[in-house]
Amino acid sequence: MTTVVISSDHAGLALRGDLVDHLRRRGYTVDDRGPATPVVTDFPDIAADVAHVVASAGSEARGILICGSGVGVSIAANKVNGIRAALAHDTYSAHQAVEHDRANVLCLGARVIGIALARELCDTFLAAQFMWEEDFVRRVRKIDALERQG
Ligand SMILES: O=C(CO)[C@H](O)[C@H](O)[C@H](O)COP(=O)(O)O
Repeated sequence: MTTVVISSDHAGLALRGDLVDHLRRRGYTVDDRGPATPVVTDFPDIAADVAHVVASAGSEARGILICGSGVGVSIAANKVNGIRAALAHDTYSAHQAVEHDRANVLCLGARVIGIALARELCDTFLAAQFMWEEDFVRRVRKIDALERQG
């Protein structure tokens, strides 16, 4: 089963705790990268940490990043080569991001959505698989090319 690498800044601490428990109950191996206490945490730091772990794990891992809005962590995580981070607050986007765009990190805003929706978004994102269709493969390759161009 997929390993889930998760972290949050201070704004996402409580939601992260709930999601870690939820995903473990679902049978996922969860690598909870902290922080353990509500210390003020800069979102680029936690985004970089999760992004590097996911990028080096290849297709074996998926990441979940939580900040207040979800925007900051998505901007930061997408700076790391091999990361396709998707900010998704609706279930269609949570699975389509994986199926079409091969997203490997889900970004959530703890100050935007509630626990029940966040759980559902995680379940949906983690259950989704990339669809190896010609159009989708070509587009992901174009994203890879943009990454190489810098
Ligand atoms: O939402 C965020 C970035 O998009 C982060 O959670 C930031 O921490 C937030 O913008 C700042 O919130 P703070 O609690 O006032 O530091």
